[in-house]
Amino acid sequence: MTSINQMAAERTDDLRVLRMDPLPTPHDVRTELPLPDHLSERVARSRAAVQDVLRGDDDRLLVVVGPCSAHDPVAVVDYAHRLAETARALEDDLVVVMRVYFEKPRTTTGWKGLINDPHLDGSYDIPRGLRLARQVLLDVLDAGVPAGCEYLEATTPQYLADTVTYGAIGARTVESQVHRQLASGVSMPVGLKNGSDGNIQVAVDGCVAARAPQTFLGVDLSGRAALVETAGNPDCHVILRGGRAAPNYDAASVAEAAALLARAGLPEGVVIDASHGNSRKDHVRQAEVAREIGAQVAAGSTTVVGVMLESFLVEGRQEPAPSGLTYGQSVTDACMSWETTRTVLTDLAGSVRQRRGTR
Ligand SMILES: O=C[C@H](O)[C@H](O)COP(=O)(O)O
Ligand SMILES: C=C(OP(=O)(O)O)C(=O)O
Repeated sequence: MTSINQMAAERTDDLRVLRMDPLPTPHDVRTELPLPDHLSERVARSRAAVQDVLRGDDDRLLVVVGPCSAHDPVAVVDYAHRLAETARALEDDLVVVMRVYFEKPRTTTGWKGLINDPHLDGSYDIPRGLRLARQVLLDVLDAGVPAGCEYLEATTPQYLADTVTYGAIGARTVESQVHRQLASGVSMPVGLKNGSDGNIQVAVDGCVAARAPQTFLGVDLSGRAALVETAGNPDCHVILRGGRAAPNYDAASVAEAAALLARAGLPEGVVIDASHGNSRKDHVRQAEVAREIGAQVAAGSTTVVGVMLESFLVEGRQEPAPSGLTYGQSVTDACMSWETTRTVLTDLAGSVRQRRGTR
């Protein structure tokens, strides 16, 4: 590439690129860290269970719960073991997927997650981050709980997606064609969040685009640029996460979302995120929001098909740092403690049983 540049009279590119190193290919990373048969069966089974809930063929509630970001593999897998035990106890009422988020979209700047900066020190060891992320997903699955990830970089699904049960497109990227195309091709259900300003229509539009077949530029497993043609993803749905000005977990907002979905010819089921704009990032408020969502379910709402919760071992948050961190506490948004989470999950399971009684 440099030689092409040198032939030009005036250098016109790479004026601001300081570094460009090749990464291991998706094939390399998948070969080093293969998904064993017993875990691929777990992924397939859990995806089918989530699909059934989204399609109204299973009356349980989907719960996507776990840390805002996975910064410490040991604490994440510790959490996964605890969650697996609780999920088994509540499996008649809840389909539990653990949030295992490695890519953080930032409002401006900040730590962008374990893949981007696995040592949390600005060294941006992305090859290590990709391997670590895949290892964590395998360990979480092995602990007995399926995983959900937000997709941010267009190339990361090739490294990880075979291990993932639930995907999310965030509020900052839901209007991006690149992310909608990505959602149209991945093999698991994908939730698209309303915009960070609270606009629900952009998430509905995202679902329409991601449910449609798409053709676009991507990379293949060998890392080569590739023409990608997708079939469209019928399990794309809206996640209500509130907005800067107001929350949208209340029954009126849920009805508004259902009406927008119906107008677009889409199923009316929505997942509600109890965190972010719905809790104003206050983890104490998040448990209250979850209770109010549970009340809608208990009263018979079938539009609410799932809940998202931000939870870790220790409540609150801390600033990211390479060392000296409190074990099991979030380095991005504030999370509920494990103890509070167990209570919230038990209460949500009770709401599902009450909903059955209303039918
Ligand atoms: O979920 C995490 C955060 O809400 C998201 O990454 C944005 O965070 P920021 O506003 O602190 O950058
Ligand atoms: C970044 C997230 O949420 P949102 O896109 O709703 O801000 C998240 O769920 O981690």
